[in-house]
Amino acid sequence: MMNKRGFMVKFKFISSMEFTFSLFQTIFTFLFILLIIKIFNRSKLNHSIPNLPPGPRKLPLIGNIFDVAGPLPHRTLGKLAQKYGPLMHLQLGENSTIIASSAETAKQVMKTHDLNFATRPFLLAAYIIAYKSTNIMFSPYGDYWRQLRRICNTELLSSKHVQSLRPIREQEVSNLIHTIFKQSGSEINLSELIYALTYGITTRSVFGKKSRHQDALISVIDEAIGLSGGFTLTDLYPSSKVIAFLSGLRPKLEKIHQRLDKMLDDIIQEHKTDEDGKGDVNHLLVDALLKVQECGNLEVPLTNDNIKAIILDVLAAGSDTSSTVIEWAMSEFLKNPSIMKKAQTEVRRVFSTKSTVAETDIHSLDFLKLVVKETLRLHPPAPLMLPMENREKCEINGYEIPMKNRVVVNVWAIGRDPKYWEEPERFNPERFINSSIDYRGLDFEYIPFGAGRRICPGISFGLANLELPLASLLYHFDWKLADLTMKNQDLDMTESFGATVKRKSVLKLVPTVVHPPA
Ligand code: HEM
Repeated sequence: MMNKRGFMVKFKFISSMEFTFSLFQTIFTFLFILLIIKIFNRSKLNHSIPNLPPGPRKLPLIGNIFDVAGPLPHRTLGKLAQKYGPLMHLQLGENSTIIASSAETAKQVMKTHDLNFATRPFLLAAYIIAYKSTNIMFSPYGDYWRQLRRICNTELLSSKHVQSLRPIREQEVSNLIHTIFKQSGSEINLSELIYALTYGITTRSVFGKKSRHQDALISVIDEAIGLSGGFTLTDLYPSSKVIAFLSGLRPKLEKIHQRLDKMLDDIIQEHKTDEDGKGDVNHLLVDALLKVQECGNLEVPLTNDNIKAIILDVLAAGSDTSSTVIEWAMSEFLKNPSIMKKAQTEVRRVFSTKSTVAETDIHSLDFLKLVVKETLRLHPPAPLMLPMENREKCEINGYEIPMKNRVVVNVWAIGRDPKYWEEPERFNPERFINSSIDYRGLDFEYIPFGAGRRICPGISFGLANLELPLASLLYHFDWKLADLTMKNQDLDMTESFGATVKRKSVLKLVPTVVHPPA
């Protein structure tokens, strides 16, 4: 039983809580009404633009947020485009957004108007986490970004530099093959092993050896990527200070940034003082950046923060993309055993006199290259690329695109467009035989790496990180689904949308050794 004093204290507490609550409610309601008026005025302004591309009806305040809500936005947008056309307008909160879903409209954006669309929208997460958006991905178009791209092309991600990192790839892949060998005949979670492999290759290519921070760094980067998609309330209503305050996003991002910054500082320091950690690679990615910084003849000097921002890009973009492709290629192999057999026959023939797959001979694997191309068509890791923004107003297909519009290109929908692809849903690597279609950004019906000025600078690195593992998995082992009751063609291919579009369920397989590792 509660005594009188206890009751009084409780009563006082409740009434002061109620008072605080009702005061908070009043302030909140007032601010909310202000916000509605502000956003409504803004959306009225947008509606006064005469000739936007077609799109679903916009609701006040939220516009089309509900039209794109759902677990797989690339598929939802693909369906909407079938109804509204290949150039579509959506109002996502405050952001006027154009969706390009055909090769022709993508070409308009990334070729005809490439210079105009070569910048990125402001995203709070990129600004706070990536050192004021000074990474390559979210840096606005200008001298600084152009300089970063030059450094990528000539130093950091050039084919020559990617080749010099070969010993790291070969060693990490050999470790993977030995791990699988030990578990031959039993069920393995191949997805997990592949993701660990590509993270290992990327972090070692940057820093040389496994750092004590590696696992924490990767999980914080994953957390950061989750908040960088441009769909947080703060990104949907960037002008609203109330939403920014109530969402609590800023302090959360600042915390993530501080943790990342501390780890990157430590790793770079460890790297500078530990010459032995470099192994037999004498020009790691961090060395390349430090060398560029030291040489001093740059238009815009590179600060230590800039270097950390670039390293974040490589770690974030360099790992999950390649592992996603390996995972989908293995899934398609399991679903299509005759295609797997053909790829295995090729790799076992080319390396018949060797005990392992050497990267120097990967170029002979013609069929495997077709498989990679077809996997990138059906399962592009970044199906909506990265958002772009136009700096000036322009016209596409007779529609007016106001300045500072967000533009999203639906690479996934383009890769499955029946106008360019026969039986588009079928996994058929042979469609690329005698075809000049290539992923270097000139054939707009096939742009898994994007196109134009902002095209992915990591194509060579990304492909190197996936071709050797794939060839090795095929060379050393035969593969079966772990669930023996399931028919191969019934393998679940459901996707999960995140930083990349991966399999929703992990790939559980049973390997049988054919060529034991040396
Ligand atoms: C299979 C592997 C990969 C795929 C499919 C892929 C795909 C893409 C796509 C679609 C874009 C957006 C292009 C655009 O906006 O036009 C992009 C941008 C980018 N990628 Fe990749 N990527 C891959 C691997 C890599 C790797 C390995 C790295 C670095 C080591 C990397 C670094 C970047 C960077 C820095 C950008 C931003 C470029 C800019 O804004 O200027 N990517 N990538």
